[in-house]
Amino acid sequence: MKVKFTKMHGAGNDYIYVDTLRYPIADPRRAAIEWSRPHTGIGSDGLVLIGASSVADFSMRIFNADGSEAMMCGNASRCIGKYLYERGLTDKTEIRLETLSGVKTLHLHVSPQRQVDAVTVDMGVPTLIRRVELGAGYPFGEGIALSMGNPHLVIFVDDAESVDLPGVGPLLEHHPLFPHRVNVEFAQITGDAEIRMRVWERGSGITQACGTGACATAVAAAFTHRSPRRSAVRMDGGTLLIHWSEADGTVRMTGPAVSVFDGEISLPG
Ligand SMILES: N[C@H](CCC[C@H](N)C(=O)O)C(=O)O
Repeated sequence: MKVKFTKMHGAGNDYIYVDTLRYPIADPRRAAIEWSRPHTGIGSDGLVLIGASSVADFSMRIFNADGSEAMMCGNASRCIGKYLYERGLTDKTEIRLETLSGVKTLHLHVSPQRQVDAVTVDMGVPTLIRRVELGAGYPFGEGIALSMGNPHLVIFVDDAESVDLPGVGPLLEHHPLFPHRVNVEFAQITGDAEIRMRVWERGSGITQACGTGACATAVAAAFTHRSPRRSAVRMDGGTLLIHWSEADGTVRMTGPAVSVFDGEISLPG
């Protein structure tokens, strides 16, 4: 059976998107693994399933390239907003999206030509913000851990470019402090409200950007008084604007969403 998909990216963090209202995926874990492969598959950071919801307008599920399912994906949520509006699945410019870490609200920025090139997402309230000691045997002494619905470890460094991501990423992704593994961000303060960040994602490795990771980075920087509560997080694939609201504690993330191509592929097996 052939499945139609759309390849999209948010600041270079690229996923395969399938509308499961039309193309149900029985084994998304296996599909994510096989389709994410660069040479024998489509090539992506993972697989995103768009579906129905009984509590919101639509739902999303996100599977990393290793097949692990995540609670939330910031870059994908913006792309879903673009997908739903531009393909006529909704005419709303404020969309409620059910995720495994609760219902998120997408605010679409629509051009006069009815194109959605940017979206602001209410990412919810960060929780479990804490300083952690990484202990002996690790290349860094401490970091700020927190949850954006999914787990993050933010490590502040003097020079983000010099971090050996392939060398230290896997080690920290599997740190015993995080029984479900963790997404690891390396952050360098580059200005009053500017942060350079590189990421090793749980289940996908190095990605060009991480939406929840950018939120975690901005929150950790504000929490440690390294930056104000509004900041720009510059990653390899692009920059996201983050605001950790003083009023209600919600994190709002604004950034791009790009549709690359449509295709079709056979289900695995
Ligand atoms: N690797 C993440 C899921 C994708 C999150 C990221 N791509 C984003 O944009 O938030 C995890 O396992 O929690």
